[in-house]
Amino acid sequence: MSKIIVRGGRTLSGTVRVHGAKNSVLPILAATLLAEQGSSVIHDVPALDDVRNITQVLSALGVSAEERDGSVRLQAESLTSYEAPYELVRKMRASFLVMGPLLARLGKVKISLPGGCAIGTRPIDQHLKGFEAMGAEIGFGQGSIEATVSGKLRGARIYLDIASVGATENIMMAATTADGTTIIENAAKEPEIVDLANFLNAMGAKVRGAGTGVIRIEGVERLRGTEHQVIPDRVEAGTYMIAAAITGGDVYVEGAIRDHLGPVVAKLEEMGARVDCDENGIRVQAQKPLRAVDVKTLPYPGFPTDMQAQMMTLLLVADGTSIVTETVFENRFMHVDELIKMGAEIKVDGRTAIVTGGTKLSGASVCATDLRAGAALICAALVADGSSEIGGVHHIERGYMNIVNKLAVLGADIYRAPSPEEILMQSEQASLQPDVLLQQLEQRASAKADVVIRNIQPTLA
Ligand SMILES: CC(=O)N[C@H]1[C@@H](OP(=O)(O)OP(=O)(O)OC[C@H]2O[C@@H](n3ccc(=O)[nH]c3=O)[C@H](O)[C@@H]2O)O[C@H](CO)[C@@H](O)[C@@H]1O
Ligand SMILES: C=C(OP(=O)(O)O)C(=O)O
Repeated sequence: MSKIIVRGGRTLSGTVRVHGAKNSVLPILAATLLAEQGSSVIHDVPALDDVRNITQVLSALGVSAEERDGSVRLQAESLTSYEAPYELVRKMRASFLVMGPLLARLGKVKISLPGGCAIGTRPIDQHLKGFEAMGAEIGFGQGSIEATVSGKLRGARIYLDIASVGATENIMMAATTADGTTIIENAAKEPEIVDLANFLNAMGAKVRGAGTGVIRIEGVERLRGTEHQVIPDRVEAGTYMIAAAITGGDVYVEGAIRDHLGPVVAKLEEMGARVDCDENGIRVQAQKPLRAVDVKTLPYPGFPTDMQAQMMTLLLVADGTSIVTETVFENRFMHVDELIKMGAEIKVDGRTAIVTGGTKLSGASVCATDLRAGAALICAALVADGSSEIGGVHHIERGYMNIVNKLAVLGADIYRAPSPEEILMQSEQASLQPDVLLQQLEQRASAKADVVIRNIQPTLA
C-alpha cells in the first residue's frame, strides 16, 4: 500500500491553486449522457480516481471521452448500453448519477445498488421516489435496480424528505427532457447544484431556481453538447485554508470563492485567524493562538460535512474546548480514533464530539478511512511532533489532485511513498531497478519542495 509520510513542524506559506470541483464534475460528466447531438467539452476536470471511474462508466455506456490538458471532450450521440457495470458502480457512489440521464435518454436503465460506505448507509430512496413520481417502474434483483418508463418521463411535483444533493441532481437531469414541468421541493442548494443547472441550461434545458429550495424544470425536446468550465473545488480550498491555519501559516488559496465558503471563513475568523478574500482567491493568516469554537454541519449554506474532519483537527490546536456536531451523515467520526492515536483528546457521544484543544499531537502511523478523514490526518500530521505515516491513500486520491506536491510547494515536509506494486510498475516503465527508482523518487521529492518554496515566497510580500 502507498503511504503519505509527513514530518510535522513546518509553517505553510505561499500560493496554492484549487482544481475544478469533484462534486460538480461528477454530475456534469453524468449529464453529458443527455446530449443527443454534438459533443460536450468540460474544462478544469481534475485528474482524480473518481473522475477516471465515472469516465469508465460512461465509456461502458457508449460515450467516447478524450482528455487533453485538463479538458475532456465527450461524445454521447449513440449510446450502446443501458447497463452501468457493477464492478465500476460499486467503486464509487456518484456513478449512481447516471441513472437519471439514462432514464431520460433511453427510458431504461440497469444499475447496481451503490451501497453504503464508511461515513454512513447512504440510501437512495429519494432518488427512486423522484423517478417513480415521473412514471418510472422500478424493480430490484440481485443487488441491482432495473427501471423502465413507457414513453417519456412525465413532469411531476416532488418533495424531497431530505435535501439530498445526489437526489436533486439525478431528478433534475431526468426532468430535463420529460413531458411537462417538474418541481423539486426541499431541493439541495449546494453550489454544485447551480453549476450542474448552468451546464444543463447551456445544453438547452430549462432549469430555474437552482440554488434555492424549489427548482422548476420545464421539459424540452432534446439537449445538445456544449462547453463548460467547472467551478473551483470549495472543499479542496477549505482544506488548504485549514492547513494554513493549523501551521500558523500564511497561504493564498487561488480560485477559492468566498461565497461558496461562507461558514468556513466565518469559523476561521471566530477562531482568530485573519481571512482576506478577493475576486481571485482567499488568503488565510493565523499567526496568533486560535480560540475554540463550536461547529455543526448542515446542508448548504450551513457548515459542510465535507469540512468537518479537517475543522475538528484545527480545533485540536485551539485554546479551549469545542463541540462538533455532525447532522448530515450518521457515522462521520471515523477520523477520531486515528487522531487519538496522535495524542488528540476527543470524546464522541452519538453525533457530537467534544474536542479538547491545546493538546500536543505526535506523529503516528494512521489510516484514512475516507477521503476527508485522510485530509484531516494530513492536517494533524503537519503540526505533530515527529513523523506520521498515513495509509488509505487511495481514499485521499479520490478527491485531492497532487495534494502532496501542493503542500510541499507550501513548505510542508511531505512525501508519497509508492506501494511495492507502484514501484515495480514504474521501474519497469523507466527500465530501472526498483531500489534505484525508489532512491530517485525520494531525492526528487525533497529537492522539488525546496526549489519551489524559494520561488514562491516572494509572492507573499
Ligand atoms: C459526489 C457528491 O456530490 N458527494 C457529496 C454529496 O453526496 P450525496 O449526494 O450522496 O449526499 P446526500 O445529500 O444525498 O446525502 C445527505 C444525507 O441524506 C441521506 N439520503 C440521501 C439520499 C437519499 O435518497 N436518502 C437519504 O436518506 C444520506 O444518507 C445523507 O445522510 O453530498 C454530501 C452532503 O453534502 C457530500 O458529503 C458529498 O461529498
Ligand atoms: C463524501 C464525499 O464524496 P462522495 O459522495 O463521492 O463519497 C466527499 O467528497 O467528502
